[in-house]
This record gives sequence, C-alpha cells and structure tokens, in this order.
Amino acid sequence: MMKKYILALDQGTTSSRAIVFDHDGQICSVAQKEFTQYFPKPGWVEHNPNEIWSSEASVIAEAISAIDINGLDIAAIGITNQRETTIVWDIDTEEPIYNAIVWQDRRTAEYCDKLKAQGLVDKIRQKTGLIIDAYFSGTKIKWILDNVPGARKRAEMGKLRFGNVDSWLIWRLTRGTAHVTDVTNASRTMLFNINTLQWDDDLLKLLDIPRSMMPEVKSSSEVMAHTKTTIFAHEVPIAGVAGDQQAALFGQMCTEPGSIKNTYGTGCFVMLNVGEKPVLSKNNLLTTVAWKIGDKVNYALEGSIYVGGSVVQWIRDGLGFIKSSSEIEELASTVPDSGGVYFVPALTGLAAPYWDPYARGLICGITRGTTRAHIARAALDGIAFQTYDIAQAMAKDMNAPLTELKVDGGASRNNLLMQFQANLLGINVVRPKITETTALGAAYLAGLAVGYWKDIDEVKSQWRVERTFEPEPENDTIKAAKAGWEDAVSRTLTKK
Ligand SMILES: Nc1ncnc2c1ncn2[C@@H]1O[C@H](COP(=O)(O)OP(=O)(O)O)[C@@H](O)[C@H]1O
Ligand SMILES: O=P(O)(O)OC[C@H](O)CO
Repeated sequence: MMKKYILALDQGTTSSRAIVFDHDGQICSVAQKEFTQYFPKPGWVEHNPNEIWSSEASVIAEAISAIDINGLDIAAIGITNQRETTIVWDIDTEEPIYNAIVWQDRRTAEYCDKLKAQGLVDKIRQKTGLIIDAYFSGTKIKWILDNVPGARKRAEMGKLRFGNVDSWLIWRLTRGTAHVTDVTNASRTMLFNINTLQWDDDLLKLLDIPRSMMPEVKSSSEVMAHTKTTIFAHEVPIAGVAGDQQAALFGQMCTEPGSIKNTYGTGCFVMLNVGEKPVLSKNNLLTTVAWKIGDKVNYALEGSIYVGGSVVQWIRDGLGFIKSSSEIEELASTVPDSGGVYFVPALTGLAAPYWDPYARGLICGITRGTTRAHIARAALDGIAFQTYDIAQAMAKDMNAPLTELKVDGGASRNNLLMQFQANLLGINVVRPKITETTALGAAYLAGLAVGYWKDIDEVKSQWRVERTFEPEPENDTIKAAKAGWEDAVSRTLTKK
C-alpha cells in the first residue's frame, strides 16, 4: 500500500519547521520552533549548530506525533534550508568547531574587497554566477579555518567537514554516515562551478579550502540517504533537498522560463526561472541553480534583499510601534501614504542590485506632521521598492517586461504591501492558497523522487490562487515616489 505522507523539514533563519503533506499537497500537521540568534559583534550573526539540529529534531517529533504517524507512514523526507549559512565540524568528535556563520554575517566583507581588488569579479561570476560578497559560504569557511585554533591543521588532516544547513541536518539524521548536499545549496558557496556542476578546484585553492571538506553534490530530487536516527524507528529516505528560495520557486510551480516569485520572509528573494542555460546578469543579479531533476538542470536569476520582513520586526522590537508584525498593516492603513517619508532598510547593508555591505539604514523626508503611521507605511513601501529595483534589473537582463509576480512568505499576507507592490510593478501580484511554498517545494522534490507523485504536471494541478492584486494605473504620485526612493537609496550608498 502506498505510504500516505511526505515530511518536509524547513530550517529557516529564525525558526525550524516540520510540515507533513498528503498526496493532495495539503498540510496535515505543522510544528515550529524559534531558536537563538547570536550577534557577537556589529555585523556578525551566528547560530548554534546543535540548536539548529535539536530544534529541527523536536519539531519533527511534534509534527508526526500530532497526527500519530511514524516512519512507516512517510514515503520520503524533503529538506529545505536557510542558504549559505556555514557549519564546519570535526568527524572525530562529531561536534561543530565553531558556531554556524549565518548568511547575514558581514565579517568577511573586507576580505571580499581584497578579492575584488585582485580583479577576480568576472572570473568568479563566470564560474559561479555570483558577485563577490560576504553573503556566500566560501569566505566564511576560510574565516573559520583561519581563526579557530588548530582548524587548518585538522582540515589538512582530512578531519573537518563543511556543510550548509542541509548537509548538517543530513549528517545528524544519518548519524554521520552521509556527507552530501544538492546543486542548489552548492551554487551558493562561491566554490561551485554552475556550468560543470562540480566543486571548482581553482576557487578552493584561491580560498585555501581542502577539497576533502566538501560534501558530495547530488541533484535536488533523488534518494540521497536514509535516516538512522531513532526519531522515526524505521529508515526513511531523504529524497529531496533544495535551498529555501529555490524550493519556493518550485513550490510556486514557476517551472516555465519567465515565471517569477518573491518570498517575503526575513529577507526577500526574487527569483526568475531562465530555463536550462545559465543567464549571466549585466545588472548585478545572481545566477543560480534552480534545481536539478534527473539530468535536467534549471537555472534562475535571483535578486536578494537582506532586509524584508525583518524591518517590520525592527518597527516592532526596536521602535515599539506595534506588538506583533501583522499589526503593521492596520497602523500603516491609517494614513493614505507615507507623507513623503522614505525608509531605506539597509540595516545590514544593501544586496541586489547595489551590493554595498557598508550601506546603513535611512529614514528621510520627516516633517512636523510625520507620525508613527507614516514611518510604518514607509517601511512597508521600502520592501516593495527594493523588489521593484530588482524587477527592473531582471526585465533589463531578459530584455522583456515581467508578466506577473507570484508571492509567498510571512509578509506576503500583508494586503497593503501586496497592493502597493502591484502598483509599483504595474503587473498582477498573485498569492497562492498555500503560502508554505518553501516546504511544499521540498516535499514535491522528495515525492517526485520516490514516485509518490508521478510527474511535475501532477503536482502543478494542485497549485491554487488565493488572491490576485491588480495594479492601479500609474499616476504622477507613483512616478514621484519612485524618484524619491531612488534619491533616498543614493544617500545610503558608500560607493557612489
Ligand atoms: N502581516 C505582516 N506584515 C508585514 N510583515 C509581516 C507580517 N507577518 C509577518 N511578517 C514578517 O514576515 C517575517 C516572517 O516570515 P517567514 O516567511 O516566516 O520568514 P523566515 O522564513 O525568513 O523566518 C517576519 O520578518 C515578520 O516580521
Ligand atoms: O531563512 P529565510 O527564509 O530568511 O531565507 C534565507 C535565505 O536562504 C538566505 O539566502
């Protein structure tokens, strides 16, 4: 008899989640747990890898026991994860040798400046599709090897392993028997050649990282290991892995070239499917692997925004204007617009298309009439304007206008934000019924690998629209707002 469920593990920046899906792609059970964020110095962000694992293990147990199932009922596990976050562990002690250095961490920005000064920008872009930036894993691994006492020697002895969060979870789920990753996570390390789909020896040498540390790279949809942990009592195949933004692209069923999604979570990540050949951006976007299924590779253009929904958390926790993130909509709706206030949320630098790690946030245009509501509204507008900047860059790269934007993630529930987004872009913004598209994408990748679903067409038929936001015609106010935003951004940039 066919097993009933697929279990998706969604290990995000602020919380670990486990979601059980059934054959109709419906959610049967969800468990979620937040974990500790460490900010040891300005610009540094760390997680405890053991807490990443223990929080994920506890939500798995909670999600399956809530509906009284066990490993025998689960056809496969799909894993999706915060990307780039870097963990290095020792195979003798089985323990991490340093905290996880999180994607948001900027400690290697100066080293990246040196790489740029060596004239490596084009070479690295050609090989990896990426911009040289502290965002990616490569310079974070190097930092650990250079700064943790004894690490380099252990690495040279072949005793250390590197993994993004997917590899780390698989290592723990398999009790140290599988050291693997998938192409999408690999493509965010700045060490992976997206043309050959291999680790790049030149880049490993440049950053002085022994190849023995690197995981074996699998496709995004295949049985890559079986669980050995006691959580399930029975071995369960791990059959789908993808970085969370790529999983969301798949979960949104953006499987045709030209289809595009934005996930409004802690950050925002706009992704455009460009088909089976990589397209290198001329407008400061990233080229990345969207997924590999069987022999077929799909690529995407990505615009990464470091601060999205987290600006709302700052309005909540830093300014105390609201008690919960969702209250921002009510507060911002009490004014018709931001009253000329602009909020550039460069709280941890600016990513695409500006790539200025030293830029810092700015609120400008304040008058005696400005209230909390105007600032809240300007914060939401800032999320939409950043997305607009990326959409402009994508349209230029593709030499074609964008047609519609699919949205998901926590802040996509904000109707005011979604309507303003549609107005800025001048296209429909489409929100699906299931906004847990990241987990759904990982579930689909796993289920397809084990024959739980027949093919992509079968899963595509499950995608449903919840609401479409249609753009209002562009008027002088929107035009002026775009110009005001451009001016505000230019004031935050350190490299003019
Ligand atoms: N109604 C809302 N309006 C604006 N932002 C919101 C709303 N609800 C949640 N958020 C923001 O969305 C983010 C959480 O989204 P989620 O997709 O769970 O993020 P992540 O996966 O990055 O942890 C938080 O930063 C929160 O402030
Ligand atoms: O955990 P999220 O949803 O904020 O996503 C983080 C991204 O993968 C970082 O590149």
